[in-house]
Amino acid sequence: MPRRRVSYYYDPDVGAYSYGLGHPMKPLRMRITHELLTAYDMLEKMDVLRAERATPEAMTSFHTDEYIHFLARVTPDTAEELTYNGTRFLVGDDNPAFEGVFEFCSISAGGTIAAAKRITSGAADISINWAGGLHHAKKREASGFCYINDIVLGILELLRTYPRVLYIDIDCHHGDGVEEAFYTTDRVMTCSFHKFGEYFPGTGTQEDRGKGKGTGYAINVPLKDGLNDDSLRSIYEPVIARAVDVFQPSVIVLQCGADSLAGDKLGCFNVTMQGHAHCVRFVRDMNIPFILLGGGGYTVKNTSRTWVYETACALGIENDIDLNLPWNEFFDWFGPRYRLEVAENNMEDTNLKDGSLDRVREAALQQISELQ
Ligand SMILES: CN1CC(C(=O)N[C@@H](CCCCCC(O)(O)c2ccon2)c2nc(-c3ccccc3F)c[nH]2)C1
Ligand SMILES: [Ca+2]
Ligand SMILES: [Zn+2]
Repeated sequence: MPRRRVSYYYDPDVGAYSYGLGHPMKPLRMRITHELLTAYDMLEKMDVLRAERATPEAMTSFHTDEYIHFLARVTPDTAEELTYNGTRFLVGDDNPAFEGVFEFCSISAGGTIAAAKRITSGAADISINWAGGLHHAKKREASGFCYINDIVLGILELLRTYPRVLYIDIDCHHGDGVEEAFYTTDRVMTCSFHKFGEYFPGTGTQEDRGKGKGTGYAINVPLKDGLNDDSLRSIYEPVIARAVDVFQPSVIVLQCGADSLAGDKLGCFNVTMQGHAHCVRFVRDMNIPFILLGGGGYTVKNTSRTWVYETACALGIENDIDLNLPWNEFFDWFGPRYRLEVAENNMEDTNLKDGSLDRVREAALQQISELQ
């Protein structure tokens, strides 16, 4: 197994931000991941970097000036007034104006922009930013716990050097913000696997394929409850292989949202850590430079376990690490087995009923083939 040059972005402040009581998004998970990577002695195998925080100017290469000007100044006390009673910029309970929200976003976006620059400079084969992957953020407003779309900003950075970027999204939710941003171009192929049907954000049907020059370059793989490892692999591998073969991307961006794992608080799939990580290994083994990003993931202990294991996959050492967790500051989070594993449960895989998985796979493969 060739060893790859891995750059890992982390800001020690990121774990201190909170979306507020009762909110499922926990920035602490990035700190737990970092402590576990430290305990596994993985940091010494990577370039560990702290990115410059993204400036408001950098953010306006995608977002509107008005939205960024708002986000840079909103506080819990001024939110009601500045959002016109929750009707603009931050809508609903999903996207609170929490303390330090703009700093949190500048750390997340700064990491992904730096990760992209690290790849285009040729200094790394793989860049990692577990604080990134906030795929729902829109040009002029927050959505689904995402305020600044670091992924769009990172892909715009990659497009300054590369002709074609493949975006893959294995978060349980549809990567709508990224798909929308690149919907009319053939330079970015977006490919999202997600639960579709009575589930946020509601978009991501297979009928949505792109527009104008972008027609055919938005791939949607809508899935049902209970998706297991075999089902995921049986659709992910052929679709990604065909996408890479036809589109010939210069670089890949992989959003590794961990809410597609079995037992996730907001998710509805039955994928194990091994099944989730196989998606990373499949991209790794293509020997195309890529960026690994975070995303959703609400059962925090399993999110951290999986991102640690996927970091090991990037390093090519996943077969050498001890699955008995090393002592770390958050050790008691991992009881009672204290293992590096996320097991499946007994959910039925409803994707296997009436051949829907086969039809979805065929439609996606046909769509990609038509681009040739
Ligand atoms: C008005 N309707 C209610 C809204 C709605 O159902 N929103 C989804 C949002 C789920 C966001 C998922 C984010 C993500 O995992 O995809 C992600 C986050 C970062 O990168 N990716 C949701 N909010 C919650 C939620 C929000 C606040 C408090 C408790 C909750 F359960 C759960 N699921 C719409
Ligand atoms: Ca997805
Ligand atoms: Zn999600």
